[in-house]
Amino acid sequence: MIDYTPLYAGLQHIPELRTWLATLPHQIAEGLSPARWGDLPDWQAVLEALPDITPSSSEIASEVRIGSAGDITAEQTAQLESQLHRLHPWRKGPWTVFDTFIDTEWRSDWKWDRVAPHLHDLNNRLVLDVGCGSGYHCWRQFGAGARRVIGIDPSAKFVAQFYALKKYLGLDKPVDVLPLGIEALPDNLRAFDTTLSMGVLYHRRSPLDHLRELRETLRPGGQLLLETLVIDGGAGECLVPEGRYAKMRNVWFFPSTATLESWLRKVGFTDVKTVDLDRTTVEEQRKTDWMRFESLVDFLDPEDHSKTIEGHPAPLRATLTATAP
Ligand SMILES: Nc1ncnc2c1ncn2[C@@H]1O[C@H](C[S@+](CC[C@H]([NH3+])C(=O)[O-])CC(=O)[O-])[C@@H](O)[C@H]1O
Repeated sequence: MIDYTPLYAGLQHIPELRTWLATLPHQIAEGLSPARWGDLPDWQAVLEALPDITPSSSEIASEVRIGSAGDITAEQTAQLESQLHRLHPWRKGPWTVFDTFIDTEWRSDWKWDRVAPHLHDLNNRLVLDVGCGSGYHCWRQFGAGARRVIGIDPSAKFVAQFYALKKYLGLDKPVDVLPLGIEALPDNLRAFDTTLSMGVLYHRRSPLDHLRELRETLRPGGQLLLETLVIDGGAGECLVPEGRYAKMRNVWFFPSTATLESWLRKVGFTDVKTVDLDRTTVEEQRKTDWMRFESLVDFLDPEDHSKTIEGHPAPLRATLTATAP
């Protein structure tokens, strides 16, 4: 469905990643297997039916904007929109694609504006984005100068969304999204200059193992940027909801920032800092034409937005940075 040969050719030139090539094609085939994803043939059909259009120019540094309205006919716009809608729900963005604005559930650009000032200069860096979804932030990382960006996400639909848009952003660009979870990465890669894990830790049953796996992706001195849901509270405090949190089932640990900082130090990171704290608003995460399911407003107590519908503290997201040993 997706041609990863340019990625494989690129990885040949990165000694720390070259050995991964022995297993990676097989892992990708498994991650995109129709046995696992029954709708995969539909997504493949979308990728094949997208109209061929060459954008006059694109922007990825300040936003993601592909081409302009003048590059496309009305008929092609209709074709493009109907195909992209078949990849619903579009969660992370927004994306301007010629004459079409993909108004995603999340204003991922707002998150980028919060985290980007805390990243070491990405110029010429090798970057890993763990749990990157459809790769919105991968493009922004590349726009900030990264030499290559690898995003990983186990959801094949998000991978299909990424390659639908990469068709127009440039199939030759060293930015890829692989259909893998972090547990699929080889141990002790020690390859990346910068690793980001945003919105993933609370989905991991063993958060300290997640932090250790993140550490192992980084070269000594490399930077981790970790963003996750936290609670207000002191050292040692952590919420482990017995049932759902904001209607999400697969959630485990919501530490205080002091607890999270201590976990990072415990697995060997240094220079651990909490650099941002932000309460998610219903303006940042909401239902749109491109994401028609429930969204944050439906996950909060209708009488009191400081609580989730289950009575837990409403989503508070912390960004931390740390250096790998
Ligand atoms: N084991 C795993 N390994 C890697 N990814 C995983 C795993 N399990 C789930 N995911 C993926 O992690 C992503 C979490 S969303 C954050 C997106 C982006 N980072 C954002 O910050 O906007 C959460 C949010 O909405 O904040 C999803 O795309 C999952 O498929």
